[in-house]
Amino acid sequence: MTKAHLELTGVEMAFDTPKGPFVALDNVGLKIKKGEFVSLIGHSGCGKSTVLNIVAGLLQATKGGCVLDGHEVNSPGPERAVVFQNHALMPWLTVYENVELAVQQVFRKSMAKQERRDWIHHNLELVNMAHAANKRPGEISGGMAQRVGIARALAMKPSVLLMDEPFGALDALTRAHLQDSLMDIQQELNNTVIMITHDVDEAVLLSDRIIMMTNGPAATVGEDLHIDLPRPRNRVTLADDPTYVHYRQEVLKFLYEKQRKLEHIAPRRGSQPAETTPETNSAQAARA
Ligand SMILES: Nc1ncnc2c1ncn2[C@@H]1O[C@H](COP(=O)(O)OP(=O)(O)OP(=O)(O)O)[C@@H](O)[C@H]1O
Repeated sequence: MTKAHLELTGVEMAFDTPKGPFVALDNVGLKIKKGEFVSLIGHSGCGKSTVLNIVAGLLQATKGGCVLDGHEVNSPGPERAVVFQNHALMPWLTVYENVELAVQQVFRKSMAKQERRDWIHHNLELVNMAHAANKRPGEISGGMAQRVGIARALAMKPSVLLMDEPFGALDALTRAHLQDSLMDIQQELNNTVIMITHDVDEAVLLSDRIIMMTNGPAATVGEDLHIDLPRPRNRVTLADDPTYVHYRQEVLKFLYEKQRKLEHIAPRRGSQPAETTPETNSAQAARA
């Protein structure tokens, strides 16, 4: 068997709270191969960001831990780039300078000045943002800023790309465009990707595996679904593909039958049930 590129073993995460320790994660185990695209899905508050932050080295597990290429992860590192939902660009720097900042941090010693310049442009071109290199974040749209965030992460040549709902705040068309770009880039670079999403279609379309997490507290890996669909993937043709539909249903079943959030389903006094019903719009139901 090939050695795991990234491995989480027996991860427990307990947060100190005024009411005592709150166990968010319990015994989370996960082995990820180099170049795998893995999505984490689960109801709000189940611990997805906590898992990602442990892999990023931003949080230290209470028990167990994360090993990347044989080295224990206990602090952030440039080989694990993080893309957040709100892209977190420096507002006073141009698009070019935002990417430059990351490139300087990683390659100041190993790349000559001109080589760094070309590399920054190459990454902006990858996400179709070279034309806006001299603009500031306030002068570009949310989708464009998110593309810069992705370029900045990729420019660090990370072996692992960690994405926390990277497209969550975008409109549907921009999201679809960025999902397609991400699939192309990942095919080309073979980065390992761990992405948190609430969108079932996004998870099935992009992933090699979908890790479905149980509800917290003490959340863990509930199911590990392998998405065996050939690449490159096309969202239009896949929409009617029986295998795609099957995977989609497996995830929906997990979220809405096996891990149904009871407090969302119980009708509140004097109000309608808050949970979606089978009659509701399927696009709505697909947003966990
Ligand atoms: N620093 C903290 N102190 C106390 N509790 C925390 C802390 N960080 C997270 N938690 C709790 O741990 C649980 C998991 O949080 P986490 O943010 O990982 O969930 P999530 O699945 O990413 O949620 P969402 O989908 O809403 O972003 C939640 O109950 C949260 O309230």
